[in-house]
Amino acid sequence: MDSNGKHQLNKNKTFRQAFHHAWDGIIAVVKHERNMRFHLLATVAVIIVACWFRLQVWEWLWILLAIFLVITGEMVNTIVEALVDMTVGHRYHPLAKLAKDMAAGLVLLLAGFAIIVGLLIFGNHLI
Ligand SMILES: Nc1ncnc2c1ncn2[C@@H]1O[C@H](COP(=O)(O)OP(=O)(O)OP(=O)(O)O)[C@@H](O)[C@H]1O
Repeated sequence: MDSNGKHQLNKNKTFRQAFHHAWDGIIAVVKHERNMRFHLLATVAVIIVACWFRLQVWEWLWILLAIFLVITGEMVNTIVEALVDMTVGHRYHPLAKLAKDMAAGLVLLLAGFAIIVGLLIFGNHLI
């Protein structure tokens, strides 16, 4: 706890406490990141289509891998943005630009991977 006794600054003492903070992190990224809400909406759409096509287990595995990569990539992007903003605030810094652009590039690459997986698997079912 901090000096006000309101905020925790020491290490988690129980698994429950650690889980609670991890869950807070997931809720925060969904609340604050518009892109994450878009990814979640796309995830629901993909899962509905995947159920419709009655995918096989190996196909589900590729789809789930793509979904989790994009979502975790967006989380990493959000973490980088928060750390950069905390460090430089609203000042321009070339390294801040580099870090944020690279983190955004990571999400773009992972989204590209997800699109390729989707085209291969759903395309195969369509033809
Ligand atoms: N402090 C800074 N110094 C230099 N360039 C910055 C700085 N903050 C932002 N930028 C530039 O502005 C761009 C957009 O910044 P922002 O923080 O909105 O990230 P974003 O990737 O657009 O966010 P989101 O993922 O929410 O769309 C960055 O990719 C970077 O090029």
